[in-house]
Amino acid sequence: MNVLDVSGLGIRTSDGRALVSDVSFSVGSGGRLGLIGESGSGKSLTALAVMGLLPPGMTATGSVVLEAPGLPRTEVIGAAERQLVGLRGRAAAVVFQEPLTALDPLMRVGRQIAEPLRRRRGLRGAALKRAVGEALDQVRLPERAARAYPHEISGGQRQRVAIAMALACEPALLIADEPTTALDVTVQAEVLALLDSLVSERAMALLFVSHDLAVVAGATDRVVVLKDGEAVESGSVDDILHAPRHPYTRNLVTSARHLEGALERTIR
Ligand SMILES: Nc1ncnc2c1ncn2[C@@H]1O[C@H](COP(=O)(O)OP(=O)(O)OP(=O)(O)O)[C@@H](O)[C@H]1O
Repeated sequence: MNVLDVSGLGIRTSDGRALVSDVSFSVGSGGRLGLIGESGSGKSLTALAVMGLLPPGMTATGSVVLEAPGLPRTEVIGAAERQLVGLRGRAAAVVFQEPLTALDPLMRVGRQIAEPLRRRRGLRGAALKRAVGEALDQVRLPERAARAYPHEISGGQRQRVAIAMALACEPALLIADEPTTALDVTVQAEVLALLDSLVSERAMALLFVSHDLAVVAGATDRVVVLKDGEAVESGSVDDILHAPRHPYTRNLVTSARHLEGALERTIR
């Protein structure tokens, strides 16, 4: 079953400027798809369109269908906000680049994780407290992290909290939009490994958005390459890395290899 089917997606500004044109892809249950492209290529807007969260004034055309167990198959484009609220968190949830955008600076971490659990799963009292503890444990944070405010924990820990919140309603699809770009390199690797194991354990579908080919290649098995709002190439990670067809993809691969080569020379 496809959890997400995007077909002929177009996104325009209110003055008619096309930002994304005719983008199509799908992600099956347990599948992992990467959206890659340089800054401004339309990756984030595509991810936001999937959630029905485009900025005001922008319009989407084409089709974005979400289908998750226990929920009605829904065409997101043109859906009423009421319908989308029911889907967000459960059919699909997002982890953004900057965890602070997802977190309330004035609320303790535990309460923030409790909120979706209370609202969507109807948990209260001791059951809610237990579920918060479990959610923290799943993202490898100690139970005492529940009492911290976001500014009292590190960037990597904050991203773990954002992941715990995204997973609280057991979404069928997790969208990770540059989830490690704001983190130190060593912390990046830990958060990527955590995402990898959580997605596998829950057989979730993953849509992973990044400008970093090496990161996308490690996190996904299929890739769509975006350039100026258009999909210029798509295929398995293996094909994209070893036999890129489009000159833009070849450039991405060459730059990633140069960087890798430079790093190896530095380490030696
Ligand atoms: N709110 C907005 N109003 C007008 N144009 C926008 C808005 N948000 C994004 N854009 C434009 O849409 C295009 C695609 O943006 P998008 O954020 O999807 O790119 P991206 O590939 O995710 O890049 P980045 O990695 O830098 O976020 C860019 O040209 C951007 O300037």
